[in-house]
Amino acid sequence: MTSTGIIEQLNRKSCGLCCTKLKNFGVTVGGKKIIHDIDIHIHCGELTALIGPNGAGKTTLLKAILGEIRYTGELLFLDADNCRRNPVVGYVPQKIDFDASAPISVLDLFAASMSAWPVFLGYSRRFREDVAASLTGVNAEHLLDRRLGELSGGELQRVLLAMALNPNPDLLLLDEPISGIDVRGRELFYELVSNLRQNYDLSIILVSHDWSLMSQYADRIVFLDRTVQFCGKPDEVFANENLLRYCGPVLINSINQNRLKPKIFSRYGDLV
Ligand SMILES: Nc1ncnc2c1ncn2[C@@H]1O[C@H](COP(=O)(O)OP(=O)(O)OP(=O)(O)O)[C@@H](O)[C@H]1O
Repeated sequence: MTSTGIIEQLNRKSCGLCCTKLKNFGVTVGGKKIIHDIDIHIHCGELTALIGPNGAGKTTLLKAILGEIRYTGELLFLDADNCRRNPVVGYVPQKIDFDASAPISVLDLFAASMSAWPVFLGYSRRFREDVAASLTGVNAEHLLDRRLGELSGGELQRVLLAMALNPNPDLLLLDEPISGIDVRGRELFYELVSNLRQNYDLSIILVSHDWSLMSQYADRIVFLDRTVQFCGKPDEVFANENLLRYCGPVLINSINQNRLKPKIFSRYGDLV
């Protein structure tokens, strides 16, 4: 996308009418049901946090939406006129594997993913400007010439986010890294994602292990454990006594001891 296109896109507010629907959605691998009977409905302009225990099927759900894994049931994307169409889906994976010692810059990574132009021939000024504009959208323009191996976890995540936004997706899937990013880095990332949903015409599904931050940033929480166990606005879900029972006594004790409202939980993974 050109830099002009990005600026136009930034000015295109969410219409709130497009939606992504999963109906009776499931994934079975080798005869084993990994996830099943999932019904979710997400409008553009919404940030939906997908939470749940380790092994609940969160990453599997994202991969199935991406079409990397076969699924059963329906995945529908409806535009503002309620017409079905194929959505553009952006994806930021939980991790990427690369040789940290390789002399590959952020600009090289963009070039490899966006064009067939051989990296060793160099780049046009226009291409460089367009990549810089993409990075500006995620507060990462200063990383353009940085080597991938030098980036912090949070910086790499922002670069991957810039790539996932190019071309503009209808649906953005973010699989949060379980480790490697400190609390401040995660807060910055969520602020950025939160701004994107207000400024872009897209739906966001974010896998998160941080309930506390999700209670602040998400519009909707989907608690997945093979299927949707709890779903709703953060205040409703985190105040649901059945959720507390579901998560076990360790979590409940922690809440009682600290006299915390559920919306300021510690990290799920640390407690259960
Ligand atoms: N290709 C596969 N074949 C068999 N089992 C699989 C396959 N992929 C995932 N699984 C299993 O499905 C379950 C869900 O895995 P998944 O990675 O989706 O969970 P998750 O909720 O993302 O976990 P985490 O929070 O730890 O990242 C796990 O038990 C996993 O071992």
